[in-house]
Amino acid sequence: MILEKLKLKVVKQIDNAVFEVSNAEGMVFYWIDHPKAKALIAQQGAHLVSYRPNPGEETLWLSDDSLFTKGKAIRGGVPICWPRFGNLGDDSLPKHGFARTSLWSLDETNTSEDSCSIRLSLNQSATPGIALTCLFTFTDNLCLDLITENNSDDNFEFTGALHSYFITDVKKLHIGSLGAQYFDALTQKVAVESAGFKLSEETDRIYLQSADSNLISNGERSLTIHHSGNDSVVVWNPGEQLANQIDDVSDYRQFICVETAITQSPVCLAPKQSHCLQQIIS
Ligand SMILES: O=P(O)(O)OC[C@H]1O[C@H](O)[C@H](O)[C@@H](O)[C@@H]1O
Repeated sequence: MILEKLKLKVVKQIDNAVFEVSNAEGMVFYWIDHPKAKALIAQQGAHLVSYRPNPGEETLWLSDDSLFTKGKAIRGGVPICWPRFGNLGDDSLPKHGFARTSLWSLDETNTSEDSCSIRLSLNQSATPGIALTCLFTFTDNLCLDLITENNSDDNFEFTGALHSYFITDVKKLHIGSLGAQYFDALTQKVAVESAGFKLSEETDRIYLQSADSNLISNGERSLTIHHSGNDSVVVWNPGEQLANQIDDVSDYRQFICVETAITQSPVCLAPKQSHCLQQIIS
C-alpha cells in the first residue's frame, strides 16, 4: 500500500475521508480513504501520486526511483505542467513551469457518501493576480479540474498539461481515437499513422486531431481518459535509451503518459476570465 511504500505517517484527520500525512523529510500529502476511491495527493505540486478506484486497481504509475524531495518533481502520478508546457514560451521559467514543484495550499474538502472532493490552490508571486486551483473529485470516476483565473488588470497567457502517467505494459499497449496525424517532437515533423497508434522506442508526440476521449488498453485492463479545455493530447514514453539517462525513471516498460495538453497556442485570458483544463479518468 502506498502509505507504507512511501513511509507516510498520519499527522491529522481533516474530514471523514481525508487525512494529512507526511514523510520523514516533512513533505505533506493528503490521503483520501473513501468508499469510492483511495488516493494520495502531494502538497508539492498538488501532485496526484496514487489513485485506486473502488472497485479497481491502482491506475497511476509511480517510479520506484522517484525522489520525494522539496523542489524536485515527483516522477509518476499526475504532474501539473503550468504556466508552460515543456519549453514553450517564457524561457525564464523552468521546463513544464513551476506549478509541479511549488507548495500549494489546501482550500477545502467535501465528503459525502457518494463522493469526496479536495481543492488546492497556488498563489505564486511569479504570476501576481493569477489564481490557480486544482479540484480533485472522486465519484465513480476521478475528475481533475485545473482552473486558471485572471484577477489581474492585464491579459495572461499560459500553456500547460495534466501530465498523467498510467500503468500499462508497453508491449501490449493500445490507445484508441488519437487520430492518425501527429507532430513528432523527436523529428520535429508532422507524421501520419493510419493503422492506429503503435508505440515506438522513444515516443514524444502531440496529437492534434484526437477525440475527446481515449481508451488506453493492454489486454487485461483498460481506462478511458476524457479531455476538455485542451488543444492537443501528448503521448510520451522515453524508451530504453532515454530512460537510462533519466535518473528517476525505474522502468519505462510499465507506463504511458497520456497528457491533456495546451501546446499549440497559449490560452489568453483577459482580466476576470477563467479557463478549466479537465481530465476525467474512468
Ligand atoms: O522529464 P520531464 O521534465 O518531467 O518531462 C517529461 C516529458 O514530458 C512531456 O511528455 C514532453 O513531451 C517530453 O518531451 C518530456 O520529456
